[in-house]
Amino acid sequence: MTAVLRLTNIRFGPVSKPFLENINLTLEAGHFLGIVGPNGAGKSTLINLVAGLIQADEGEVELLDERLNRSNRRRLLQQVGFLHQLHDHQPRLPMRVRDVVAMGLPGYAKPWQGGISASAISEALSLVDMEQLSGSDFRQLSGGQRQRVRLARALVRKPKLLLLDEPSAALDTVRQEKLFQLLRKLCDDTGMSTIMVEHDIAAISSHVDSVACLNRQIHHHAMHGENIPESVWRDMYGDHIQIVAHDASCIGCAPGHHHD
Ligand SMILES: Nc1ncnc2c1ncn2[C@@H]1O[C@H](COP(=O)(O)OP(=O)(O)OP(=O)(O)O)[C@@H](O)[C@H]1O
Repeated sequence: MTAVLRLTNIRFGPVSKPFLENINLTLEAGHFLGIVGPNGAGKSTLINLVAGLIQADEGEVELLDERLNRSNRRRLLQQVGFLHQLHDHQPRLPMRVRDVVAMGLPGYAKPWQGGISASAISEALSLVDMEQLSGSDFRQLSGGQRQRVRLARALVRKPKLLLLDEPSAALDTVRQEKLFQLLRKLCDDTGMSTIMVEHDIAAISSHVDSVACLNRQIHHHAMHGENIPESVWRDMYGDHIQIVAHDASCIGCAPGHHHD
């Protein structure tokens, strides 16, 4: 099966104190991967590396079986959709929702060459239940609505790989669950692969195929339904955490008491 993404021995940051090290990961078509880890663990850094925004200091990034380099970068990254961690910057001027989504199309920068497909925009907006607000001013939407429009912008190019950095941050519980269900369905129906950074493992565990526990390195890569050992949580979050059972196949952690 084609590997959509292969990371081999990635290091990012100084050798003496890397932000990421020994990262090895292979993602096949249709795989939905969750990444969890404490603040500052390197989750966004890893996503930015795959999105081609930063370059590894050591190791290889392969997308769709090609090693990412300067000459193929633009072509390969057209196959990648990216929803950044939420920085809710607003456009200065009025901008219609459908124009925000159009920015995700590869032809957006050169509209005179065509490539802006109204049907692709409507399809992406309907996936996130926002088609009815297609003509509205993006700035007048709620934070959660704007986040769904950004998701449509990441989906509009029908990416082979979708990268999401805490996509549920602005969403209510029902919308969060709908988002995870939508991503699961897209992975199953279209073969799109997804990497999603999220803090709440209990919320994602029933939807994803696997969870990578990251803190500078991948401490554990758990397949669906596999219990993550307590030692992994303690390695990642420190000894002063309390292990909480959610159900038989998923345990998480909560702040514990510090006794010194
Ligand atoms: N280019 C860089 N220069 C200096 N420090 C960097 C650089 N890139 C990443 N870091 C550091 O790497 C660490 C990981 O940051 P990152 O934003 O990836 O963490 P995160 O797991 O996404 O955190 P959060 O859950 O808080 O969003 C941080 O301490 C950050 O300051």
